[in-house]
Amino acid sequence: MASNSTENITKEKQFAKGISATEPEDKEEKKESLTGGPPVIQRSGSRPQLDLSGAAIHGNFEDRYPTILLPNQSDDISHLALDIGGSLIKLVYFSRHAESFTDDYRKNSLRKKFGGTNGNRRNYPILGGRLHFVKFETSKLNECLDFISSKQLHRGGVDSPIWRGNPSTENIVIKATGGGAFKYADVFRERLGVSLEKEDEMGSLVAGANFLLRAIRHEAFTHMDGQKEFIQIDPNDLFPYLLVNIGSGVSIIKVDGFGKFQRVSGTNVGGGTYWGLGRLLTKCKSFDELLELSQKGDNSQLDMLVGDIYGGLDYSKIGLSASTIASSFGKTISENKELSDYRPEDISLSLLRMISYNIGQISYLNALRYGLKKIFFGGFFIRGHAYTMDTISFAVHFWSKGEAQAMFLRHEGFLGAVGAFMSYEKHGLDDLRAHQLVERFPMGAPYVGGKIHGPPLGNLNEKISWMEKFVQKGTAITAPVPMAPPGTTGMGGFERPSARGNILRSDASAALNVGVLHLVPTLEVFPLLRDPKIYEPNTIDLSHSELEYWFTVLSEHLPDLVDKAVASEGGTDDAKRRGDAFARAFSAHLARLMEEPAAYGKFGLADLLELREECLREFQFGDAYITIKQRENEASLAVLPDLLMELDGMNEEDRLLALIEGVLAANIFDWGSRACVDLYHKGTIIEIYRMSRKKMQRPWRVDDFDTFNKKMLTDKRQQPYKRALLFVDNSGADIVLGMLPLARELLRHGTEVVLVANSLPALNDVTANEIPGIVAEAAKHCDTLRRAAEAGGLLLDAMAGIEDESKASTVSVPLMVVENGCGSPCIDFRQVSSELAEAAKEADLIILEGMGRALHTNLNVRFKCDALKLAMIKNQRLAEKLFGGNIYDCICRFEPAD
Ligand SMILES: Nc1ncnc2c1ncn2[C@@H]1O[C@H](COP(=O)(O)OP(=O)(O)OP(=O)(O)O)[C@@H](O)[C@H]1O
Ligand SMILES: CC(C)(CO)[C@@H](O)C(=O)NCCC(=O)O
Ligand SMILES: [Mn+2]
Repeated sequence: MASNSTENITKEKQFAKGISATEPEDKEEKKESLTGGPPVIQRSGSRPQLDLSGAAIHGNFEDRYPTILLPNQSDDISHLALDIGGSLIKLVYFSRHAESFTDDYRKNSLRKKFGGTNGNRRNYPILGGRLHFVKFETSKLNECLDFISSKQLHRGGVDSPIWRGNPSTENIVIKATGGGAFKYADVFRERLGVSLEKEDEMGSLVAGANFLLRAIRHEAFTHMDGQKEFIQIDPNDLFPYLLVNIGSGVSIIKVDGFGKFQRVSGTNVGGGTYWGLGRLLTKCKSFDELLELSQKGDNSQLDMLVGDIYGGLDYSKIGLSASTIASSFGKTISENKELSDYRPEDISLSLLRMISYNIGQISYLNALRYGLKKIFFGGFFIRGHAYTMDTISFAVHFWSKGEAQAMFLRHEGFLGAVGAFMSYEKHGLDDLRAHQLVERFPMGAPYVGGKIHGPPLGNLNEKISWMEKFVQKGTAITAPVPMAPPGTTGMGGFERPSARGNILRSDASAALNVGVLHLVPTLEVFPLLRDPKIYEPNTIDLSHSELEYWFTVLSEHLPDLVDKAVASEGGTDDAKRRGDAFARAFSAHLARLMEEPAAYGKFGLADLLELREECLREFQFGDAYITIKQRENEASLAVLPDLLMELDGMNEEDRLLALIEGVLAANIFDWGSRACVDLYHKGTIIEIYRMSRKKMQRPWRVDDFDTFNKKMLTDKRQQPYKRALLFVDNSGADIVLGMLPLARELLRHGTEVVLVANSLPALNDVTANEIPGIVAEAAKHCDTLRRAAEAGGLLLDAMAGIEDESKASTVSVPLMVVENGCGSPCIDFRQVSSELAEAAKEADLIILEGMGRALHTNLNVRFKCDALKLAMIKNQRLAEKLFGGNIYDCICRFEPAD
């Protein structure tokens, strides 16, 4: 049989269904189901509701993410909040990313099966969207107004249908905090025609901090001796804490609960002082320039040290080393020098150190005053700067003798703006949880050339041009590196940072430290996790050497991936340009991570692989492997009937073994593995599959088959499992010759089978909306599959051709398909789709298949029910590291629930 056959056009169409979201016919369906949708959707609780009646897809069918028109929505939903401080304006804005209304057949039948709602969550498509963070200098208010106006943020964004046809801004109210909400209210009214609704500044800081600390994973971190460590905050054990916001001035707030706080202190020696004095003393033109200077500075040129006073000796009796600063800038009194005799570098460092240390010390004293152990520092004075954070941490640690802990926030300067944003009750975002927020690091942030802001990179073209320019100018995002940590003496002394000639990371790349937050209200924690509190998806920590290894693997794989991606979009010039921009963007991310592994928060292999897929999506590659997937599906379906016949000739025990063996053998088709890609040049899919099967030799590297077999076959009268969730991996042989036959066997044992597949494409993984087409083809050769697929509501088209008679005899356990909520080769069980969470409730067996889902992630994770983890290891290093084995070893790990 020809393995690479592409002659069967109808089949190809069938397979292509999965990506048919871009086909007009599908969109028409969406429109229909939309207009026929529920009249008014009730929202829970006291939150005001969006009126979705008459909602319809608005705009071009060509749009990838068509906007949804809500003609009956009367509220002006604002999507923007501001914090206008003494130095900087901070903007938080929300861009809606309406969830698709894909009311397809599969979803409808699932809904029937699992009940009308998606669990107890809202089943209406609002609030999916993204939170963006942008800042401007307050002195450049006009640029900020231009930005808001160009993106129409005050009216819900350029694409917002809400204001279309209603150009009036009369009733628009934007939440704003900070002194500028008072000072500039008139300017906003005149320039944008909007009124600013003032939110209390301290209240906003606290609300922002409470939200971020509870909702964002790894928001907080410590920074000592140059080491960043992320802290997992227990949302139920957050209070009390001290919040120190270092803006122009410093506010010190004791926080006891939601809305329960008191500003207990403050200091006028803050960020404005550093920047203001620094500017006068050094003639620097920008804050970043001043900060960068400090890096090459030596503070002992200006600071009077204990050693200066004690003739080079320590004053050890009171714990002061000779290098301890006795008096900041004190040295200058005894020298007959002019300001111009001092190096700006040294001045900047002395100043930075003086102010940071002072703030750390005052904060500690206030923590002591109220018996608080946790101190969180925010405000843009910190600016992710290692020396600043180390100095503050040192002061807190030193004076509290290690009792109190200084922690920093990744969204440092945005606390007030986030708080103001959260005060829009009607957004209903206040109860968002970590599992509903996904952080991404797109390249299209409106930061250009190291400036604090740039033109909004609204469309793809601008984004691509930006990537092109970036590399042309040699100002790669990645060039700047973090500052070296300061040397400390351990006795309260502080030496200068060991100057390595590094430059401060430009604002453009610093902006990458805070991603865009995607809000996906439908995501849930997988209910079958045994211990969700300590769940960690990544099996191996991406330590520096590990990161280096993956950096090489992914870099080497890049040209091939770009080729595939470009080909998948017809190889046009436009596709080539996007492919090039994608490669640059992804390389820049990789290089950035190599410099600073913690740049994007805690980052595991799963995140790295997801980042690659996300970059592809950012440059609008819908499915880079589509052609390969279709070809492999076809080739595999062609041999499926023979395989099924062969299996049916076996006795039950041999058959189960052959099936597991088949899953493992077919898992060899992995376009993410270099070794395998090399292999594919050496034969057809079926040849490779046969070879792979032949090489299977038991015992496998991990071989729990016998235990699983026992569980499946002991009690013949009883069905071994009620419902199995099969987490499938790749297209082609993997799903068709591996997982489907296994599913069929389970169905024969009376077990309901739920095939769990990706929501979005990743490498050659099969996606949830591709599976019904594949099952329909397979069902042509197999009654069990056909009846189960019918029972599971998968076979719309196939059913039409079947005689009534056989329909009547359809009494079968169902075969269903759910999407997992991910678009990555790995799976993070803290964030899965609500349909998967719902399907999981009655499941008593989980089968995780493939390296991404069973090895890179979740290998050591225990579930509340029995779990079978199946994978072929297609990477020598991983085989050695995890199992002391070799490439192409197989893993069959069975973990009974108890
Ligand atoms: N690009 C920048 N331009 C100016 N200042 C910056 C910049 N980056 C960091 N900073 C520092 O951040 C400080 C401002 O921080 P932040 O935005 O948190 O305060 P603010 O809200 O403007 O001030 P306040 O809350 O006191 O009104 C500046 O005083 C300066 O020390
Ligand atoms: C005046 C504010 C609150 C404005 O954000 C801030 O700059 C600040 O807290 N300054 C310190 C004032 C003081 O407490 O001495
Ligand atoms: Mn402020």
